[in-house]
Amino acid sequence: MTDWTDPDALDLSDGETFDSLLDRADTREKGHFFEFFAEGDELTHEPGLQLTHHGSEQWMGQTLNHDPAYWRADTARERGFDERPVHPDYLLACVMGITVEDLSEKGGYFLGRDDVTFHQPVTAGTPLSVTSTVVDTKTSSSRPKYGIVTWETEGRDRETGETLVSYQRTNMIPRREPAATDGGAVGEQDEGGPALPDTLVSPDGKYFEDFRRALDTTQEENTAVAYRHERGRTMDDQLVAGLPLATLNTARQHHNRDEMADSPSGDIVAYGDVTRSIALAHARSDEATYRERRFADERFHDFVTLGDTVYGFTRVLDCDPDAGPEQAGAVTFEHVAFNQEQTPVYSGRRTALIQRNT
Ligand SMILES: C/C(=C\C(=O)SCCNC(=O)CCNC(=O)[C@H](O)C(C)(C)COP(=O)(O)OP(=O)(O)OC[C@H]1O[C@@H](n2cnc3c(N)ncnc32)[C@H](O)[C@@H]1OP(=O)(O)O)C(=O)O
Repeated sequence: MTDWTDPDALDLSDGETFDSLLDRADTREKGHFFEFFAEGDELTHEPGLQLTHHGSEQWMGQTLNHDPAYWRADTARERGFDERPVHPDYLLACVMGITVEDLSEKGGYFLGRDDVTFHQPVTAGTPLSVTSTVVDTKTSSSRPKYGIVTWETEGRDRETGETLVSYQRTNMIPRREPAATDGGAVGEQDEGGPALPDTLVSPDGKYFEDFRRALDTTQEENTAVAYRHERGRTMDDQLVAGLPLATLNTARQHHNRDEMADSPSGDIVAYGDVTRSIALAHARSDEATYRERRFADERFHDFVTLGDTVYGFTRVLDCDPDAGPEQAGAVTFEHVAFNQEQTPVYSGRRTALIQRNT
């Protein structure tokens, strides 16, 4: 009888032997299929991550987020932070990155996120503890190989237990077994174009008063405050695979071209939080941000792949002079990230405190 523990019993360098061995081997799976998730289930995510200035600076540099309050202690103090915080986009991406192994590593796409709330500024050195609850599961009527799962996630300071950020997120998750569908069409679009405002105006400057003045012009005329940002960022390997891996996001969508060849995108795609952060950076470069408050109704409409260029477009929805501290007012924006073909890939509503010009 062959002793299979004998290191020389099998020649694993022989292509044919190795191929037939691989075919017989079980795969030690990572992540979960759609069928695993049930409403009300709670998951504690084990991967550990301590927020660092290095990580935050790497994220900000690559995504063009240059607000000095997150780079320099003096500006941070002037802006009312006790000490220089990590960037909120980095915090959010790290909290989400840690969840991926349990929630979406199997290869589903990030479709959207809602109720993103930043509870307090967060500093480097904070160790994260992240939990999620399944709030909804449903089959996809248009894509029988996938289900759709929504989770509520909370990122806390592992030492103090304080909540740092919370949100609800929805992904398409591969099914172990394809479902019967109602035949819903994929990518169906409405006929006819939408009504558009006659005039699009840009604010004259980057302060709260500039946004408010621009919005005042929309009261009487058929006008909207909406503008595009000049910068674009082409997605390279560092952005598509490097940044997600730096946040422990193990989704195969970002770093396994082999697996993704046979998927709806046909290739690796950018982490939604990277795409979003770039478009937000373009917008922030044209405003005097004081603080990030919250995001709502975030949606990822289309894939962003290696070589695509991400641009930004912004619409101003509301200005509230009473919602902030003395030196800032709250502005609600709708931001859109779009690619070189002018196809929207992300949209979301953001409320931020914008500095007054005083
Ligand atoms: C993190 C992370 C992963 C990532 O970051 S992946 C990268 C970011 N995400 C993407 O690149 C996905 C971009 N989206 C698309 O390309 C298309 O949406 C997609 C995935 C090809 C699907 O397009 P379809 O044309 O087939 O259809 P829909 O977009 O209308 O949606 C399919 C079904 O999903 C439902 N749905 C869509 N958005 C939401 C939402 N926000 N909340 C709930 N449900 C949503 C939609 O109603 C459709 O349902 P059906 O029953 O009609 O199938 C990571 O791993 O976590």
